[in-house]
Amino acid sequence: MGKLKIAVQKSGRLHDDSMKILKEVGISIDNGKDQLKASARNFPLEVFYLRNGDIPQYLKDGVVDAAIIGENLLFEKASDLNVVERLGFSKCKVSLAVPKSGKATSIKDLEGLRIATSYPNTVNHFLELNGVNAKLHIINGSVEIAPNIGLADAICDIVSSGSTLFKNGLKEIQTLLKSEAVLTISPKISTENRDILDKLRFRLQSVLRGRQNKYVLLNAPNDKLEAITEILPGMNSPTILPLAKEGWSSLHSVINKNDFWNVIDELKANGAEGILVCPIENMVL
Ligand SMILES: Nc1ncnc2c1ncn2[C@@H]1O[C@H](COP(=O)(O)OP(=O)(O)OP(=O)(O)O)[C@@H](O)[C@H]1O
Ligand SMILES: O=P(O)(O)OC[C@H]1O[C@H](OP(=O)(O)OP(=O)(O)O)[C@H](O)[C@@H]1O
Ligand SMILES: [Mg+2]
Repeated sequence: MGKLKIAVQKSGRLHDDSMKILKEVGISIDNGKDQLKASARNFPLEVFYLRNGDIPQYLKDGVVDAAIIGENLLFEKASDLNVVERLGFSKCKVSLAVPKSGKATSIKDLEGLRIATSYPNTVNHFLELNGVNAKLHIINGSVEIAPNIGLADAICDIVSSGSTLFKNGLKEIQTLLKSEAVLTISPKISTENRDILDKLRFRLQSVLRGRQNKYVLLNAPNDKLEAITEILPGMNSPTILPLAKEGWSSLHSVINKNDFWNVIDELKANGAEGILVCPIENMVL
C-alpha cells in the first residue's frame, strides 16, 4: 500500500498546531527534531518538514500529495489549489497599514506610494482590483520596520494581535484577506492516495467537530425538563436519565462552545443545577 505524503512547516507558526492535530487524529509520528521526513507508525502517511514558503511549489509539482499551510500563502503562491479542510488555527489577517500619523484610510489612498511586503502577488491583486498604481518593495521579514527606516510609505503584512503594528507606530487601514491553517492537496495526487486522504479528512472532521462542541450534563427537576430542552440551542434529542433523587433527572447534551455561555443564566433560572461542561475529543457523525 502507498503512503500519503503530507507537508508540514518545519518550524514556525504552523508547526506545533499541525503536529498536534495529527496526533489528535490518532497518528503517531516518530519525530526526530532534525529529520526532514518521518513515517507514521499506525497510518499510511509520510510527513515532510518543509519551509512554509516552499510548500506551494511542492504541491504543484506533486512532490507532496497534501499540506497544512496558511490560507494566505495559497492565495499568494497557488490560488489554483483547493482548500479541502479549514483547520481553525493560526488565524490571522493580511492587512495594509500606514504610519499612525498617515492620512490614508484605504487602499485607494495608496496611489503612487511605496508599499513594503512579503506578499507581492496578493498586494498586486488588490491594487489592480482597485485601479491603484503603487511601487512594491519586496522584503522577506520585519516588514513593519520599513516605514520607520524610510523604505516605504505603507506595508502589507500579517496581523494577528496587532501588537507588531502598534510597536512600530503603524495603524491598519484595510484588511485584504482573512486566513487560517488549511489542508490542501496537490492536483497530481493519485487515486490510491486520495483514498488515504479521505480517511485522514474523516478523522480531522471528527476532531474539529469535537473541538467546536462541548458535552453538557446537568440535573433538573422533572417538571423543568421541557423548558430546559427548549433553551439548549441546536439540540435534537438530549439524553434524559432519572436520578436517585425522586422527581429529578440528569440531562446530557452536546452544545456548540460559542453558544454555551449565552444560555447558562437561562438554564439556571429554569432550575438547572450541577452543570458540568466537558471537552469532546472526537465527534463522529
Ligand atoms: N502572528 C501570527 N498569528 C497567526 N498566524 C500567523 C502569524 N504569523 C504568521 N501566521 C500564519 O502562519 C504561517 C507561517 O508563518 P511563519 O512566520 O511561521 O512562516 P514564514 O516565515 O511565512 O515561512 P517559512 O517557514 O518559509 O519561514 C503564515 O503563512 C500565516 O498563515
Ligand atoms: O499582530 P501580531 O500578533 O503582532 O502578529 C503579526 C506578526 O507576526 C508575524 O511575524 P512573525 O512573528 O512570524 O515573525 P517573522 O516576520 O520572522 O515571520 C507577522 O509577519 C507579523 O510581523
Ligand atoms: Mg512570520
